[in-house]
Amino acid sequence: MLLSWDAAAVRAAEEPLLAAGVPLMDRAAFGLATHVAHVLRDVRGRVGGAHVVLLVGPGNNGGDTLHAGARLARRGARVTAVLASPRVHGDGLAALRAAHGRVVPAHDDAAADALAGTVLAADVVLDGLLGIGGRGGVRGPGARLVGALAAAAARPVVVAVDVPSGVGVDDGTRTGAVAQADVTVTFGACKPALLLPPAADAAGRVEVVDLGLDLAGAPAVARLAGADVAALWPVPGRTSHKYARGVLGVVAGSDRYPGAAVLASGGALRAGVGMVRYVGSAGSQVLAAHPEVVVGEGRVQAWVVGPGVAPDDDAQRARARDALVHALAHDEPAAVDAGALDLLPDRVPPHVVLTPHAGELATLLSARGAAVDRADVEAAPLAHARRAHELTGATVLLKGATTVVVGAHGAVYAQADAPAWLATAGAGDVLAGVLGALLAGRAADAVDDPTLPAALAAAAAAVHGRAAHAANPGGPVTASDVAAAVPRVVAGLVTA
Ligand SMILES: NC(=O)C1=CN([C@@H]2O[C@H](COP(=O)(O)OP(=O)(O)OC[C@H]3O[C@@H](n4cnc5c(N)ncnc54)[C@H](OP(=O)(O)O)[C@@H]3O)[C@@H](O)[C@H]2O)[C@@H](O)CC1
Ligand SMILES: Nc1ncnc2c1ncn2[C@@H]1O[C@H](COP(=O)(O)OP(=O)(O)O)[C@@H](O)[C@H]1O
Ligand SMILES: [K+]
Repeated sequence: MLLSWDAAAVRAAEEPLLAAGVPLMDRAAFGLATHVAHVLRDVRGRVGGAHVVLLVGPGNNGGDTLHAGARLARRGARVTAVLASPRVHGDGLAALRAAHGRVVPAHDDAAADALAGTVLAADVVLDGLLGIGGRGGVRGPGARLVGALAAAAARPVVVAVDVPSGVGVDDGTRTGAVAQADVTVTFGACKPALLLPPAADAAGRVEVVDLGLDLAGAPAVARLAGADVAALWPVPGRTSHKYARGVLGVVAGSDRYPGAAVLASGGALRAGVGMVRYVGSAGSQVLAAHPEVVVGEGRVQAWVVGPGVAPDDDAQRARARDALVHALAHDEPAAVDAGALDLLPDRVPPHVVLTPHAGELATLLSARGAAVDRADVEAAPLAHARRAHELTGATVLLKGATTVVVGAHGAVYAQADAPAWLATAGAGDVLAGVLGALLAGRAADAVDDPTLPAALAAAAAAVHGRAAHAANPGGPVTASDVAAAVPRVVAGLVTA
C-alpha cells in the first residue's frame, strides 16, 4: 500500500527531529542529489560535465535544492542556480557558492524571461520553487520560468523537489502553470498531491527519501497495491456455497440501455459473486449473455442499482427506488450508479457506495445546493468527492483516469491502475458489477466496518483498471473485454 501524509503531519513529524538537531535538510539534499545523479547517468552517461539548472524559491524547498546542487557541483556537474526570489536559503546558497556553482538572480519577470533559454538548455532542471509551504500557484518570476518549461516543445528532464511547485499539496489541485516532472523526489513521506488528480499527473515517477520520520497517525490518501487487493477479496473457503459467497441483486438496464444490465451482471459474475439476481426489463438480454443469472426478485446480500436505468423509464426507476428502500431497511450494501444517483434519500450509511463520473457528481452536488459543474469536479476531485460524502453519508467512488474514493472516518484512496483505453462506453457498468460482487461477498463486514466499503471500492477500481490492461496490453478494449479479463486478474492477485 502506498500511503501519503499531508503537509501538517509531515511538519509535525519533522519537529521533534529538528529540535533534537537531526540534519533533515542534509538527508533530503543527499537523497535528492543521489536521485539526480542517477537521472544524469541515464541521460548523459555521467554526472561530470552535465549541466544542472536549479530553480530556487524562497523557502526550505529552495534550500534542499541548493544543497543538492552543491553536492552535484562537487561531483563535477556544471550547476546554475536561478534565484526566483531576492531572499533564498542562506546556508544553501553559501554551500553552492563554495562548490563553485553559478548563481544568477531572476528577481523580476524580464530577468526570468532572459534566463528561459538557459533553463531549457540544461540536461536536468530541479524544480525547487515551492514545497509543502507553497500556497496556490507559483507567483512572480518563478511562474515565468515554469511557464517557459511548460510551453517548450523540447524540454530538459525535470526533477521536482518534494512536489511539483504550485500544486495543492494536500488536495491535489493545481493552479497556473506547473512544470511537468519526470521524477519527483519527495522527503519523509509521499504527499497527497503525488497520488491525487490532477496534481499527480505532473509528478512523474515518485521516489521517497527516508528521513526517519515517525508518521504514526492516519495517512491522508492511500493507494492499494496488488497484495492489498488480494487481502480484501472474498475468496471462497473449501466448503463455501453460492449463498455464503454472496448473492447480488442487479437493478440495471432499460429499454434504451439494455447493454448496461448485461455488463453490470457480467462484471459481478466475473469478479466471483455467488449468484446474480437480475431485476428489470432486460432479462432476456442478460440471460442470452449470461445464462447463469437468475431473473427476478429474491433474497440478496447486496445490490447494484442504476447502470443504464434511463431517466424516462418509470417502471425501471420504480424498481431501482424499491431496491434502495429495501437495501436501506435491511442493512444491505449497495453500489448506486448512473440512473439511480438521483433516487437517493437525503442521508445513507457508508455501505451505500456511489459511483459517479465527474459529470454525474456535479449533477448530484448541484441537486443538493452546491452549484458546481463538471470542470469544477475535475479541477478538485478530492474536495468534491469529500463534499458528496459529507452531504449524503455515502462512500463516494469518483471515476476518472485516477479514481478517487472517499469513505467514512477520513478514508481516502486514489487508484491509478487503468490505461486510458478504459475510457469506453459501458466500462462504468462493469465496474459497478465488480464492486457489487465485493459488497455481496463481504456484506456483513461492510456494514460492521464503516471504512471497509471505501477499501472495497478502491479494490474494485484496481481490478477493473488492471483488467483493462490485461485484456489487451497497450491497445483498445471494449467494456465486454474488460469484464472477460477480470477473472484472470483476480486469480493473479489472490494466488500471488
Ligand atoms: N524543515 C526542514 O528542515 C526540512 C524541510 N524540507 C523542505 O522544506 C520544504 C518546506 O519548506 P518551507 O516551509 O520553507 O516552504 P517552501 O515550500 O519552501 O516555500 C515557502 C516559501 O514560499 C513562499 N510562497 C508560498 N506560496 C508561494 C507562491 N504561491 N508563490 C511564490 N512564493 C510562495 C512563502 O512566502 P510567504 O507565503 O511566507 O510570504 C515562503 O517564503 C519542504 O517541501 C521540503 O522541500 C526538507 O528538506 C526536510 C527538512
Ligand atoms: N483517461 C482514463 N484513463 C483510465 N481510465 C479512465 C479514463 N477515463 C475514464 N476512465 C475509467 O473508465 C470508466 C468509465 O466509466 P463511465 O464514465 O461510467 O462510463 P459508462 O457510463 O459508459 O460505463 C471508469 O471506470 C473510469 O474510471
Ligand atoms: K518543488
